[in-house]
Amino acid sequence: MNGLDVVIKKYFPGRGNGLVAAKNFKAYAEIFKKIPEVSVPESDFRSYICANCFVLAPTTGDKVQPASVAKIFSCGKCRASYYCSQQCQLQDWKAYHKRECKILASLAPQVPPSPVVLLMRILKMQRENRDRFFKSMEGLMSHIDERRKLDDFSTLVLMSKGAKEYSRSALPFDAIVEMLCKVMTNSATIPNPNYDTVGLMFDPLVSLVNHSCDPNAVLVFNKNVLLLRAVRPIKEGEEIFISYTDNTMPMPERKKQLRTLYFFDCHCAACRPPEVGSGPKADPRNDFTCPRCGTPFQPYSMRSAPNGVQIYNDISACSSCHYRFPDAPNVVANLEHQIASTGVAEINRIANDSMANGLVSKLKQFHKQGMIPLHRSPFTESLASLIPYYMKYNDWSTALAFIGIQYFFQDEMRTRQPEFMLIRLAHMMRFVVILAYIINTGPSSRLQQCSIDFHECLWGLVSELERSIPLVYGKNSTFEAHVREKYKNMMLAQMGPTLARIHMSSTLEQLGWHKEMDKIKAYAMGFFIDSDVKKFIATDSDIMKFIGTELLD
Ligand SMILES: C[S@@+](CC[C@H](N)C(=O)[O-])C[C@H]1O[C@@H](n2cnc3c(N)ncnc32)[C@H](O)[C@@H]1O
Repeated sequence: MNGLDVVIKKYFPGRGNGLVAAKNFKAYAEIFKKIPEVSVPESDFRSYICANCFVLAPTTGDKVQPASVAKIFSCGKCRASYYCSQQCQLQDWKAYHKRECKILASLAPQVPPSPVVLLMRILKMQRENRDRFFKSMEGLMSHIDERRKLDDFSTLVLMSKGAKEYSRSALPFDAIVEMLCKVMTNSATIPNPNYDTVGLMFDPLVSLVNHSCDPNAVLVFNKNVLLLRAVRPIKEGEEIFISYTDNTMPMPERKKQLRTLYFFDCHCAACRPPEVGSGPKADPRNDFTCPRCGTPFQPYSMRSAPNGVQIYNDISACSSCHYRFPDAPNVVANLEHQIASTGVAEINRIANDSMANGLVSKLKQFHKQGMIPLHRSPFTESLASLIPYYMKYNDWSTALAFIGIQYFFQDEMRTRQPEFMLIRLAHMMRFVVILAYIINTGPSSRLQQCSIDFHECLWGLVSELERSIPLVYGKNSTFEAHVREKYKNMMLAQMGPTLARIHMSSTLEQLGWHKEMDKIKAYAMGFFIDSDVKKFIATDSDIMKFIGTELLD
């Protein structure tokens, strides 16, 4: 399970070392699986996962919990590390906890940030002379020179001081700071099925995988085992890439994140400016659209001013129908400015309905204007904030309208491999919860007019989840078990045995699932554009108008 026989380390000018495939991999094939050298729970999630095997315990986010989730208990001394069994507690005690327990107890109720705990463990391995591990760390990038110039470098110095003190490492301080910089550059977050970051892991082999915004592989976790999986065929000798960011974001946002967190400019095919005349389907993640004819236009053709500053080329009219855009000449800069001022970040701190309503009306206004596609920011981030808000306050009908937009008009369109968009699976689970609550509490009068069979929709979504999860996580993952217990049992209980039996013996086509889901799609569209639900029929051309751009090939 060490992965070394199927990948080869290779140097690539401009991006350093990377991993290439040592054999052909089919789409969806496992490239390798391994337990990372070091992994630690994220401070906020310590009481929700086993610190040794990372099995999930109930989280408080959703109100519906599986019947049999792992029962975890805390270490009696520090009360900061949790375990699912005495065996896990013993293993962790021997491996790390006997040295960390006193430190964690003395800091309680605070817990050091996860990179510090990770570094403490690495320093401990160094004290134990784990030469192989340290050799593999030697050549990794730290970007220490770039980090020194940043305001928050002093925080890294403080964190290194803490780690040195706690681990009693004899390494020179500068070496420890550099090691922390390596941890920051090379560690990966561990998400749970709801896509919360529950842990941080570091593994010198996995660290070698470089980034692409159109990756050929994805990194997933099943408890404490990481799995590198091909998302399309990879030929022997081809470099393996994962995405370090949410690769469904538009290019400037991806670029900004990669520069800030990883200190490089991405030049992958998805980041290169489109060739002149490359046609309207270049990359829907980036495009704005002509409000008159719907032709996408690339806002990111940049040119360098004489002082070296990158500026947008003026885009004043649609290349297809020659409609002059409002606010020309620099329509893109104007739109970016409007996007930045929607106050999307504020929504995370929503205190009342008027803020939520304010954001929704701003989004509707943007949509009416017709230049920003729905699957682009600010729509994506706004819905990500609004949906939990409406769920929290039990406004399930509004939550359904927005999860419908997210599911039908954003997630499906933002990536070439929607089934490998891990956050889409988390969104589907949320969709299931919203449907379950609507079944329990009854639909609003507006929703009643749509005569949707909610049981049907619920059944199909859970079936889709069951089909998608093994594609990504492999068979018998904890994620699959989680869905089976939490969602399937909930669904079966809601349907009762007779209805459940009918559903189990039919395909989704036979049941007419897609037709029912189309009703939710129409409801979501109608809700968003304030159309009369009764009259509203979502034809293909309505949908195209609503989306504002063309689908991916
Ligand atoms: C996790 S490491 C990947 C391994 C790294 N190439 C090495 O030699 O150690 C991340 C760093 O690799 C570099 N990198 C990764 N993907 C890149 C890309 N597509 N283009 C340029 N540099 C990249 C960046 O410097 C980034 O901070």
